[in-house]
Amino acid sequence: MWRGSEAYTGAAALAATGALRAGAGLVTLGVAASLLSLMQMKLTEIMTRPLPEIVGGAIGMKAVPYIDDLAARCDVLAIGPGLGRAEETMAAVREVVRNCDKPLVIDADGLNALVGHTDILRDTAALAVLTPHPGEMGRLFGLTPAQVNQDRIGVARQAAHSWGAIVVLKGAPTVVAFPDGEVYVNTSGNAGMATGGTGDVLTGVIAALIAQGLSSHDAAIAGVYLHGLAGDIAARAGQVGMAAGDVARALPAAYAGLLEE
Ligand SMILES: NC(=O)C1=CN([C@@H]2O[C@H](COP(=O)(O)OP(=O)(O)OC[C@H]3O[C@@H](n4cnc5c(N)ncnc54)[C@H](OP(=O)(O)O)[C@@H]3O)[C@@H](O)[C@H]2O)[C@@H](O)CC1
Ligand SMILES: Nc1ncnc2c1ncn2[C@@H]1O[C@H](COP(=O)(O)OP(=O)(O)O)[C@@H](O)[C@H]1O
Repeated sequence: MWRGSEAYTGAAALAATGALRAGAGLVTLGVAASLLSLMQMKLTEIMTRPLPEIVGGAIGMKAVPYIDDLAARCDVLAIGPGLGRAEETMAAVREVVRNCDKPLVIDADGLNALVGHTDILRDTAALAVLTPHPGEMGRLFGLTPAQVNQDRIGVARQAAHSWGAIVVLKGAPTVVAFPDGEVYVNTSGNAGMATGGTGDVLTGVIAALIAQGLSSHDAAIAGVYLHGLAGDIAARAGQVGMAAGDVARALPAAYAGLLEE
């Protein structure tokens, strides 16, 4: 997992925690060197790896060999939550995606780095799961969030087909689309999940399922459902005031419930 900017340390922590709570054995967070102590204080069970930075906790091209090395030793690489949008960070994301031959999960600013560069997804050896919200999807596709929401299934399908990637278009309901036209509409989840950071948790969940041996195809479908189920369990205490951390904490119960079904 790789993150950067000092403005969004919560996003990285939530993605890493989502991975851990969805069953990942070992999670390593690549983090700008100046933010290392802070992240170590926040996350006891997550391993951290310092990365060279440009400024303000943002990561640039010098970090690429370190991330490539980490990726080579992992089952899956998740990129994006909390990275920030510095120009050099965006270029570094593209270089890592180009170099990667492991399954990828790309979210948030990782998606912003692909605006105008989605051809990379076809060139790389890695099969990518992209998890845009309607704002990110709109930026990638030249649409407004409202236009995306007018035809969620159609837009997700078209994106998956033209990018050669698995597309998880988040929202109510979340749509999972595949390059061959296959499409799933998720049934779990609730409005209490419309709060900052729940999408970051989902990134970790999908990555964790891939790490446990699911194909990217199955991990995208099951991960979205599991994440929504955890949201439904968290909502038993009330949807108002529900927070992303509550969804992450409910993941073990959701996972156990799924195994029983
Ligand atoms: N605790 C932390 O550290 C957290 C840090 N985070 C990190 O913050 C960074 C920036 O990410 P971000 O998603 O906040 O901003 P951005 O990409 O500009 O998107 C906003 C645009 O998209 C639209 N839009 C969004 N959702 C929509 C929807 N459901 N339906 C429709 N439209 C929707 C929205 O539209 P509007 O609401 O304005 O109409 C606006 O246009 C990123 O690194 C992320 O990881 C967050 O994960 C939170 C927790
Ligand atoms: N009404 C709803 N029903 C089901 N799921 C929802 C609802 N509202 C939001 N969600 C889910 O919450 C998550 C929000 O993620 P995202 O938009 O990326 O927010 P953030 O970037 O703040 O984490 C997505 O998985 C989305 O599907």
